[in-house]
Amino acid sequence: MEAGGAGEVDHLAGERATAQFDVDHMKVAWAGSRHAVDVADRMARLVASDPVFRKDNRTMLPRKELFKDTLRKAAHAWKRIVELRLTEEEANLLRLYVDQPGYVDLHWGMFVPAIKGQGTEEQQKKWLPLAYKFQIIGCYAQTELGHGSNVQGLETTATFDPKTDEFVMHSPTLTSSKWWPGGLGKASTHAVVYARLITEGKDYGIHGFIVQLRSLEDHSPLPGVTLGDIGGKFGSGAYNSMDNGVLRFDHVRIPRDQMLMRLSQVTKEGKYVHSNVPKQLLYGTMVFVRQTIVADASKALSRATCIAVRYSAMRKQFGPQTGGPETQVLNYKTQQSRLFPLLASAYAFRFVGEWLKWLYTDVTHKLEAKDFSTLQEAHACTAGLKAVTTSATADGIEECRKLCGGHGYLNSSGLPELFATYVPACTYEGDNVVLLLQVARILMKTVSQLASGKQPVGTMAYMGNVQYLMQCKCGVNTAEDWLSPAAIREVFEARALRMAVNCAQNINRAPSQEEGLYELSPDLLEVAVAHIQLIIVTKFIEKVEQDIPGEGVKEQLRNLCNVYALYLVHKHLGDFLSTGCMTARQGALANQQLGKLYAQLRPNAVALVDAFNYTDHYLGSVLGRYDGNVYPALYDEAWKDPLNDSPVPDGYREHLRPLLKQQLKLSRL
Ligand SMILES: CC/C=C\C/C=C\C/C=C\C/C=C\C=C\C(=O)SCCNC(=O)CCNC(=O)[C@H](O)C(C)(C)COP(=O)(O)OP(=O)(O)OC[C@H]1O[C@@H](n2cnc3c(N)ncnc32)[C@H](O)[C@@H]1OP(=O)(O)O
Ligand SMILES: Cc1cc2nc3c(=O)[nH]c(=O)nc-3n(C[C@H](O)[C@H](O)[C@H](O)COP(=O)(O)OP(=O)(O)OC[C@H]3O[C@@H](n4cnc5c(N)ncnc54)[C@H](O)[C@@H]3O)c2cc1C
Repeated sequence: MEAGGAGEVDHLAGERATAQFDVDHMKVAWAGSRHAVDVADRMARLVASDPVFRKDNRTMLPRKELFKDTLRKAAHAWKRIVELRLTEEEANLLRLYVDQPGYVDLHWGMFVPAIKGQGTEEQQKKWLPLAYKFQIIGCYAQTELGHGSNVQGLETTATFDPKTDEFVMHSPTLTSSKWWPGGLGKASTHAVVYARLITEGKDYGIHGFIVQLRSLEDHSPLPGVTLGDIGGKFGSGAYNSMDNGVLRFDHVRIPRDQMLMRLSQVTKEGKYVHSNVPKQLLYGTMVFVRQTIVADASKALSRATCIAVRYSAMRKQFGPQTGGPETQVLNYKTQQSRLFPLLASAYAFRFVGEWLKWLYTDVTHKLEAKDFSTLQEAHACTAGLKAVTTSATADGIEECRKLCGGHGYLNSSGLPELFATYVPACTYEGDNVVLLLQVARILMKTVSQLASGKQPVGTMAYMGNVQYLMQCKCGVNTAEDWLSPAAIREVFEARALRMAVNCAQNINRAPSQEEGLYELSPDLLEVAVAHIQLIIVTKFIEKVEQDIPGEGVKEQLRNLCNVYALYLVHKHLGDFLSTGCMTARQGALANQQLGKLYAQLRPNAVALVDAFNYTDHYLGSVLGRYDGNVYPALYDEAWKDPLNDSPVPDGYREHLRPLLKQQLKLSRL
């Protein structure tokens, strides 16, 4: 059943009637524009109405069948994209709503962007049309068995042979085996492979190469190429639809022009030439994908909260001591204090993701004009926001599972699979700890430059206000004072800066900078988190300050923004107190205000998740059904399990019957 379909009984109608805002306009605020709502709606319904895209049986499929099902869906999606002449925007949305991780994600999400970002115009002309028409399938082969985070430590070699004008790709050790790339195991014909470039006997470090892996005739691995899947992964269904792979090269030769040569080149004679650009541009594809991962965090968290809010509104437990109907669990203050901050976070991540997309586009234009000044800002924001939003989302999905009680643990709730599919986001595209340490290093550098009068820019500009922020006192006197965006912004800025400065001072006391960074790395993580949370809060405040049409929409977003900010104050109160940014009393007032905000949010909760405009197909959850008619659906779903195919289970004759007979004999003794 789909959102708002005709002829349904809406068990959540009462909840929808209490909304104090125009849901249709909130859909626009969430999606970004009326056009975005319409096109997403069209694509979601197209997928939901196509039986090939059915996914309710996914967690019951053995891996081989699941993988074949993924191939079938990908091929069918492509067929529909071509038949319907979908635009790039429509095609991306269609793939999103198919909602099954597979090789196409890496083909479009990493292989194509790597060639676009690191290939010369000539290379793009040659390879992109093949990729766009799916005449080749590509993946992104960077991580190895021995090294993932430490990219400079990769071991695969690409040694130039001037005699044949070729590179020789080789995996010299077991640990140099490529390990993890999605789509590599079974589907890809090509890969962008990252390897150490060796020419004229010198190692020039990591570079990208386009390598054909499989025959375009019969898909068998090419000579010298060993390929396979790395095995089953966490959870049922989930990321097991993806063929994460292993790859080894035994002296495989590729033409010289398959080195991605936009940033550096090797001449026919074997001379290495590096263009006058920062080396870090090699990491450009990762920066691009980290930015998309932030947008995806809001999608995953909004799905989980949509399920938990709708279910909490229909689920009833206990009741007043005086008798009468049982209480909707959503009315319990504890349920609200666990769930509403997650709902607010989903909105916060949506808006910061929107801003990050803008930043990424802006930086890309600057890079094209050879202005590299904002590269560090792009790295810090994408790395930090990727880390903070994915960690909070993974934790949030698990919390939503618990918020749904026992039924949340059933696969049919959709939450176990959502969690299992989502949780590797904390690891891929950069382990979150490793990424936060990158942010912290940049913050430490910025603090050290303050003394020389260098003014920080972009999201670090607030650090330039060091004199004021190091000594300012929070002016909050009443709970309502916490509704002031200026007050919120100031305490978040003061907390982030004071933590950074304190940490920098502690590092300076260490025998060396390196030792200090090493010893204080747990503190550095917290410094980075404080800075990134400031960015999220600031971008939410800025969003709410914009013109937002629709009755009550702005008010709801303001509430959500305040919930997000004050929830963080409550959660990290230790930071705010220990840095002297506020008093314990002000902390208590923040919590008091938070309780009031939850009460204001309560009548709007179901409508706020309706604004995500998700179909029941995309949600994939019996508990999150739009109509709230959960119990019959749960009951029906149970009977679909293959274990219920027969009333007497397989194995009864061999293992249950003899046992039961033996007990019978014993009892007769
Ligand atoms: C699939 C896509 C489709 C849709 C997306 C949606 C969902 C995703 C779905 C599935 C996931 C599928 C695929 C997953 C793919 C992968 O995981 S690919 C592999 C990703 N690997 C990593 O992320 C590795 C993490 N490691 C690194 O990034 C780096 O090695 C490092 C940790 C940053 C350290 O690098 P290095 O040792 O070289 O650097 P430092 O010495 O620490 O720093 C040197 C200077 O460079 C600056 N720097 C570092 N990185 C960047 C960057 N990316 N951009 C710009 N600048 C960078 C750093 O700040 C230092 O600067 P300096 O101090 O001024 O010298
Ligand atoms: C589902 C999935 C899909 C993937 N897809 C791809 C793909 O398509 N292509 C590809 O190339 N790769 C892919 N990867 C690999 C992924 O990018 C790496 O796993 C990731 O970058 C983490 O690296 P690692 O595995 O080496 O972790 P490690 O670095 O070994 O991390 C292990 C632990 O060490 C800690 N640690 C590491 N370094 C430091 C440090 N300097 N300071 C403090 N702590 C540290 C980490 O925090 C972590 O706790 C994928 C991974 C997964 C799980």
